[in-house]
Amino acid sequence: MTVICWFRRVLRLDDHPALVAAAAEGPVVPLVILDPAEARDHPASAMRQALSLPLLDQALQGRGSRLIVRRGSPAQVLQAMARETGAATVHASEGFPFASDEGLADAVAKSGAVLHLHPLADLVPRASVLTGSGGVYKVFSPFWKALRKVDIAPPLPAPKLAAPPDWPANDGTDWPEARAAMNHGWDGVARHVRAGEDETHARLEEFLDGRLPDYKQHRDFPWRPKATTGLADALAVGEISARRIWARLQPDFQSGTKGADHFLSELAWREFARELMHAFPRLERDCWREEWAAFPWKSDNDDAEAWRRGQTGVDIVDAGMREMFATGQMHNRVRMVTASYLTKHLLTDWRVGLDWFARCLTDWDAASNAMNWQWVSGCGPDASPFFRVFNPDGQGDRFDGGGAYRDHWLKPDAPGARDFAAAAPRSWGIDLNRHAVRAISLADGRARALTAYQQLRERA
Ligand SMILES: Cc1cc2nc3c(=O)[nH]c(=O)nc-3n(C[C@H](O)[C@H](O)[C@H](O)COP(=O)(O)OP(=O)(O)OC[C@H]3O[C@@H](n4cnc5c(N)ncnc54)[C@H](O)[C@@H]3O)c2cc1C
Repeated sequence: MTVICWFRRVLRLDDHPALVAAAAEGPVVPLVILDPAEARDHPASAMRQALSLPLLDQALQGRGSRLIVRRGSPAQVLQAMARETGAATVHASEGFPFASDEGLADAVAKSGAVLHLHPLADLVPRASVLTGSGGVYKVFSPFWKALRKVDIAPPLPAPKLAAPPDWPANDGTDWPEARAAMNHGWDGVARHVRAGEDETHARLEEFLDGRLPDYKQHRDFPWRPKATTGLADALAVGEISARRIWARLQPDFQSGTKGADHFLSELAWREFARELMHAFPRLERDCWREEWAAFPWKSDNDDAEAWRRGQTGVDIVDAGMREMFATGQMHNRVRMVTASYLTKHLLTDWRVGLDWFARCLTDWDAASNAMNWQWVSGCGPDASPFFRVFNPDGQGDRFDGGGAYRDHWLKPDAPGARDFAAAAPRSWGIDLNRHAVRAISLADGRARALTAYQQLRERA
């Protein structure tokens, strides 16, 4: 009997537990649902998924199958698809950490079918790496130490797929709501995307072909070409599994190749974020440390708007914000600096920044985004201490010494600045020749942040 496999954010054939389970039951209808609400809240991430779909369809066709795409809310589409195909079973991955599964099983049951949810192929099942007393690790180092000792399950090979007797109707891979939400930024951002499962594996191989040994030394420099893998967007839309990357790195890890240990520890940060969010589902909205609820962060404000538009007058911050708007990506070091500037110098609530990143990043990942924002702003479990305020000018000089990164995004004739101006909405009135005036000096911003922190400590 026909079975539905809803791909969700697992846009691959390799190491796909839901697909393996579906294929073992009978002919599979591979399904993707384009949800207008998702496109509205996370347009760059939706766009990133949309770019992957034609390639997923190609890969399926290469195996005698094809991709069926439907637009609408997941519960309604699943119900309709189960009825149309007569499928008794729907297999899918769990929505965590991106989406809720609430109501889905009931919707499917109304069509007489059963929904089976499978865990994502992360390194470990959630809540399986715990402290001696059975709690979640709140500090990364001991978590990493424990994770290294665990046997990580091997990735699953892509299954053989049988086609159903009839294919249901297909809405096609265009996602108009995502296109509308991206406005005229779509084409510019799309130029920076390397989509598809094959392409992702090729990217990993390129990285392993000589760049791994320098990973630790080079990864903090935003203008170092290809110092990092650039795989976060592929992981976020599921073109590759963390388990597959882990398995591929094992020969280097076991033989002590320089860089391998550090690289896998970064992958472990992604896992750590998931553990934290699983234990504390409100990680995107509430401070992990309760006392921080009283911190006097400002809600959204004009300075935050200038931050979003890359118009703060602080070069490394503006460069980073422009990079993210024009390409859907931002270098990790620059993410830390821009986030620190917003939450400390501009004393603005970390959730204002989190929401903007969640709209603009092609690698948006609910858990990684939330953990890192809480880390930078000091309210997370294993957070950078609030009193360590990054000096953005100093960070720029240290990690972009020659200024090439900043010039690329700020000099009026530079390609990056022009791409940014082309992507920005007209209402922003971007004038590349105008250098914005800082809302507050770095010294005053730092002093204001530290005073607020001191008051919080006195109240606690
Ligand atoms: C404020 C802020 C927000 C962030 N938001 C996101 C987000 O929405 N999605 C996201 O994937 N990453 C996020 N990060 C983490 C990090 O910036 C990106 O994962 C990294 O830039 C990806 O580049 P890469 O793939 O070349 O990484 P590489 O250096 O090649 O690392 C390999 C993989 O390890 C993981 N990783 C590396 N660093 C981190 C980290 N600090 N936290 C979690 N995982 C990590 C990623 O999956 C990455 O692809 C955020 C960081 C900050 C400071």
